Amino acid sequence: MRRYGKDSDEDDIRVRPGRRGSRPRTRIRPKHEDASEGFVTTVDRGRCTCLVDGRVITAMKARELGRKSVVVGDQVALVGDLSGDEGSLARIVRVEDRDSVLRRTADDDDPYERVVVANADQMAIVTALADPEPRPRMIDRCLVAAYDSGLEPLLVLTKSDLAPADPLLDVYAPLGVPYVVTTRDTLGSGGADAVRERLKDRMTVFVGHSGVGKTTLVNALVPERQRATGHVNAVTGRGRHTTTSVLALPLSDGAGWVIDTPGVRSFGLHHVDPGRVIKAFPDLEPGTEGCPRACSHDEPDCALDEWVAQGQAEPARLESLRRLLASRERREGD
Ligand SMILES: Nc1nc2c(ncn2[C@@H]2O[C@H](COP(=O)(O)OP(=O)(O)OP(=O)(O)O)[C@@H](O)[C@H]2O)c(=O)[nH]1
Ligand SMILES: [Zn+2]
Repeated sequence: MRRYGKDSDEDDIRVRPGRRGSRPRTRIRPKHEDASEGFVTTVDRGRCTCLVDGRVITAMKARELGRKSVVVGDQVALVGDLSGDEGSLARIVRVEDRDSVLRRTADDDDPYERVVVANADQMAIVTALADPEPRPRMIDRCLVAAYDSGLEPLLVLTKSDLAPADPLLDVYAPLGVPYVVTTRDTLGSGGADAVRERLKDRMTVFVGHSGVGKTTLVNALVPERQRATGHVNAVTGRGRHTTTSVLALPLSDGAGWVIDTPGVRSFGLHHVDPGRVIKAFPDLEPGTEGCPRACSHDEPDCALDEWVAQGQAEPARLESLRRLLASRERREGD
């Protein structure tokens, strides 16, 4: 047994060559049975903030993880200094299997799609009813990303003091997306409860473009967060300098997580398979059996037209499905 430096966790075992000459080395993965479980709340320039037994600690990826990414929402195993003391640094030696991943579009000069959040189970799509005007196409793209990732969508319609919610709700009624309607002036006095109720025991990613009132809403849901500006926050370990990265915030009653995604403006959808999106349409899915192979579900031979003509599903459902699938095409302004 040979060790490669004190930072290495990989014991490299050389297996005695067999009759046919050298056999490949067997890498024994360390078990790290003494590792502690943690939950990643932020990642900032390679430093991860993790919650371990209620302590906020800073950690970095162990070399053995190679290129595997560690993202907000990950459940990880940690070793090393887990004291959380000033200047202490632990090592993440394992990333547990993820229940879900949400990807965003890469920056223009970056050919890869990046995982933004792991293990979320709900996506709150925050849209103002006015100022700025709702952007249904943006909502559609968020819905596609949610369905593709297996997250349940929730529409959060803000600024209801400025415009009624009905016209927008009518558009989304065929999809059966749950929704809550909010207004700033009541958020502090019970108005946030309807939202909180939806977040209970869930890990919810909040998405929404600039100006829709997402910050106002998240601050009402997680009042501790406001203290994060100015000095390092005791709950999140985050200081003012990192206000543009994804951040998991615990709801004050300990039941659920809010994941804020500042700066995440759009999602990478070109990898999205219609076959996965249609899983969110159990009334339409069986109708695709008669479809040609790799059907886009928006072509002349698509069997869904016949399925709907037979009365097996509502025409509005098929229309909504097709609108969502079409929103995958990137357009200016997305
Ligand atoms: N009329 C009205 N204004 C609101 C409401 N909610 C938020 N606002 C205002 O809308 C503006 C934008 O709110 P923010 O919470 O900063 O919005 P945001 O989505 O976080 O936007 P960025 O900070 O730009 O990402 C602020 O001036 C808020 O006071 C509301 O319910 N009604
Ligand atoms: Zn089809």
